[in-house]
Amino acid sequence: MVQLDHIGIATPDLDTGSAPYLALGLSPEGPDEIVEAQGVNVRVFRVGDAMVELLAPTGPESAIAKYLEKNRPGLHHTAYRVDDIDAEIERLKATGATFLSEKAGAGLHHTRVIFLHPKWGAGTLIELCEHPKGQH
Ligand SMILES: CC[C@H](C(=O)O)C(=O)SCCNC(=O)CCNC(=O)[C@H](O)C(C)(C)COP(=O)(O)OP(=O)(O)OC[C@H]1O[C@@H](n2cnc3c(N)ncnc32)[C@H](O)[C@@H]1OP(=O)(O)O
Ligand SMILES: [Co+2]
Repeated sequence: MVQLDHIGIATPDLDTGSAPYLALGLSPEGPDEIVEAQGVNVRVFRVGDAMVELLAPTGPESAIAKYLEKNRPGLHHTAYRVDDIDAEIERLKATGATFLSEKAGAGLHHTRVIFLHPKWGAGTLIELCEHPKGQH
């Protein structure tokens, strides 16, 4: 079953990006985490069973840095939790879905993640993520 896992928000720096969520009464869940594979420094606010995932670039090569060169900060992607990401990739590939990588890679909190092309997502960058068994 697919569930909304998080919404990814691009921000030049985590403190600026955090302001509205703190004002809404949310608080960061755990310490900030750098995910080298994606070149991002991440701060998470849990909202019910989903999360707000703030993403700040760790350097010019980061996908978020490149995004911010062309777009204003704000909503960057939506992510959906799947039970078996490899099976979901094969299922979607059979329907003609276009992925941005061949296989799932390292995401936040020891997840495995993959991204679908924004054109397939009707304009939205969509991420699939699989949490380690028993964690979400
Ligand atoms: C810590 C990991 C964390 C997790 O949840 O575990 C993350 O979520 S990490 C998030 C950051 N990583 C990524 O976004 C990886 C996937 N992204 C990419 O591979 C690129 O950003 C890509 C391919 C989406 C865009 O690459 P690039 O910037 O080099 O290409 P363009 O700027 O030329 O864009 C091509 C085309 O796509 C549209 N686009 C780009 N970014 C987005 C977006 N975030 N949402 C919607 N559409 C997007 C862009 O407008 C271009 O469209 P076109 O019609 O061709 O002008
Ligand atoms: Co994400």
